[in-house]
Formats: sequence, structure tokens, C-alpha cells
Amino acid sequence: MSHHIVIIPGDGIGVEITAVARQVLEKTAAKAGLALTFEEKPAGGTAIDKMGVPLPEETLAAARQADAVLLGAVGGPAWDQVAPELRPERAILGLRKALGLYANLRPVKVSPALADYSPLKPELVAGVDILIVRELNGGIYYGEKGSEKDRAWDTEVYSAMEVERIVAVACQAAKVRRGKVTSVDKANVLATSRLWRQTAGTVAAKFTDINLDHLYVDNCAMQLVLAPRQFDVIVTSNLFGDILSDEAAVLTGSIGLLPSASIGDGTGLYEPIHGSAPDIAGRGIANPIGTVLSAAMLLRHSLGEDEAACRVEQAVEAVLKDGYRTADLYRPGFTKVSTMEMGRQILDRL
Ligand SMILES: NC(=O)C1=CN([C@@H]2O[C@H](COP(=O)(O)OP(=O)(O)OC[C@H]3O[C@@H](n4cnc5c(N)ncnc54)[C@H](O)[C@@H]3O)[C@@H](O)[C@H]2O)C=CC1
Ligand SMILES: CC(C)CC(=O)C(=O)O
Ligand SMILES: [Mg+2]
Repeated sequence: MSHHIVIIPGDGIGVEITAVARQVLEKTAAKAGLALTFEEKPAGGTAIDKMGVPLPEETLAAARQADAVLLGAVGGPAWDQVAPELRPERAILGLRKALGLYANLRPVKVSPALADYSPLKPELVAGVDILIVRELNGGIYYGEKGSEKDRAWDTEVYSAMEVERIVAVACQAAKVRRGKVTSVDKANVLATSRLWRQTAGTVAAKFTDINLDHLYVDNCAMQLVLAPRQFDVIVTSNLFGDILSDEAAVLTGSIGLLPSASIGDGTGLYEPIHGSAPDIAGRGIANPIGTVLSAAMLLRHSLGEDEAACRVEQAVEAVLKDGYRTADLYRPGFTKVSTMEMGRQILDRL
């Protein structure tokens, strides 16, 4: 059976890192006897320039029909002045909403080869293995917003149903991990968080062998750098999950390493957690590993190819163990490689 993958390179380093991930998917497919077809579609700033909108209808239609979507990143200073509803980032929000992708899985794993790459002490981060489950279809990113000359507002709305389904995803994930779910909110201040906390308790109680606790987001931000190994699965809102996952990336050594899977009702969408990194775009130095590991998640979650996914993950681990480093992770004594060379090293180990 053939699977159809839509690739949306987007802007900035998105183009460079998706090129590597595509090669990895092609070689993995060839090795595993999988038939994959690919189609590239525009979104983000590139689409604004070409077609006047961040998320062209043809891109959305292709994403809907695909078996999975792999996305680089969108945005950049070139589009900072466009109207808010036309910003490149609207493409991501639009895709996530249109495809009903309410669950964003962001694994944060410290590679044994990189245990001393975090600015935190190695004994704190070694063995860290956290899954951040971020609600992705609601909250303040999608609430009513507005602005006047000297006043602006964004609103956060969550329904019990939206909280129930994301907490259920977190509990399911925890069942095959270490059984611990930390629900993160700001229930001492926010009404949405009080609903969140109460609903999380009700949902988790229906799962056997799940240990649920609650943390305020400010404390969670601190605990992540003080004692990260206490966490197994973290479940939280769209905004808090966005922020906490960038923070958690610091534990691994570089944000360029972290993948994500967005799943829900429609086609799964796979993207690294970082943005388009305009500060390094076009120089061939971006770390493609977050996107390659997103491709592994695509194989696992959308195509059901767990073995192939593991092979990609093992190849990445082997490359790191063998001392290859892109600029974000480079230290004297290791082998500095470009984005494409890192890709070739991964391909060699598949
Ligand atoms: N999913 C998406 O498409 C996202 C898009 N953005 C957009 O990206 C643009 C840049 O946003 P920033 O706040 O600068 O965040 P960013 O994540 O693009 O970059 C933050 C820092 O991390 C570095 N970095 C990120 N990915 C890297 C990689 N693969 N290898 C090596 N270094 C890497 C960058 O060089 C930069 O110093 C903005 O327009 C923003 O709106 C931001 C986050 C997510
Ligand atoms: C660009 C935003 C819409 C999203 C973001 O920062 C993220 O999903 O990590
Ligand atoms: Mg983000």
C-alpha cells in the first residue's frame, strides 16, 4: 500500500531541514519496502509572497487528502509588518484547526551522547524523558481577540470536552510510560484553569494505574530546570505547552533536536518544535534532527510503522554517539557538520 506525504517546507530553515527529513523518509521507506509518495506545498511567508495568503486553499486540500503532513517552520522578519490575520504563523494555526489536531505530543528526551550539553548540571538532566502533551485546538491562541488604539485583548476559552480529550490522550500515553501525569495550569488565578484542573481529575480517575498531580505553571517552569526527572507526562494548555516545551528543550542541549506530532481528527502533522530561525537561515547550519525525529513520529503515528520509526531514532542516536554535531551543539574535539552532512550521516546509519 502506498502512503502519500505532503511536505510543507515553509520559511527560513524550514526549507533546509525538511529536505533532510525527506531523504530520511525516502531511504527508510526503501529499506522497509514501504511505498511513499511526496508532494511539496507552500505555506507561511513564502505562500504570502507567491499567492497572497499564508495558507493557500490548495495546500489545505492537499493536507486533508494526505496520509501525513511534514512541516518545517513558518515566519520571519520579512513578514513582520503584514496584517495580523495574514501573518505566516496563521498557516500553522489554520492547519492545526482545519485538521482537528487537538493533541500536540512533544517528547523531550536527553540523548546519552548529550547528557552534558545542557547548561544545567549533567546529573540533573541525564535520563530525562518527558512527554509534553499540549492542547492544540483551543485556548488563547484561538480565542476572540481585538485591538483599539490603546487597548488590546485576547481571550482564553476552554470547554470541558476540550480538556477531557487532551487529558485522556495524556493518560493513555502515561499508561505505556511511567504512569505519572502532571497537569499544569494557573488555577489560582484563571477560570479556564479551574475547569481544567477539575476536569483533569475526573478524567484521570477513570484510568487505572495513573498517578495525577497538579502544578501551577510558574512552579512547573521552575521545576523543569530544578528537578526535571520528576516528570513523566505533562499535560497543559496551548499557550503554557508552547512556552514550557521551548524551556524543556534546554535540557536536551538544543531546541533543534526536538520533534512533535500533532494528532486528532484529521491528517497527522509533524514538525520540529522550533521556528524558522531567521538568524541562521540560508547558511546550511541548522540542526535537522528535530525534523528527522518528527519524520520518525510520522512513521509511527500516521503510518503505523513503529519498526521503521525506531530505525530512524537509532540512526540519529548513533550519529550523535559518533560525535557529529551541527553548529548549535559543536564543541572542539567533535566533528562539525552542516545540515546536509548531518543528513548524510543519518542516512549512512539507516
Ligand atoms: N511552528 C512554527 O512554524 C513556528 C514559527 N515560529 C516563527 O519563527 C520565527 C523565528 O522565531 P524565534 O522566536 O526566533 O524562534 P526559533 O525557534 O525560530 O529560534 C529560536 C533560537 O533557536 C535557534 N534554533 C531554532 N531552531 C534551530 C535548529 N534547528 N538548529 C539550530 N538552531 C535553531 C535559532 O537560531 C534561534 O537562535 C518567528 O517568525 C516565529 O513566529 C516560531 C515558533 C514556531
Ligand atoms: C508559531 C506559533 C503559532 C506556534 C508555536 O510557537 C509552536 O507551536 O511552537
Ligand atoms: Mg513555540
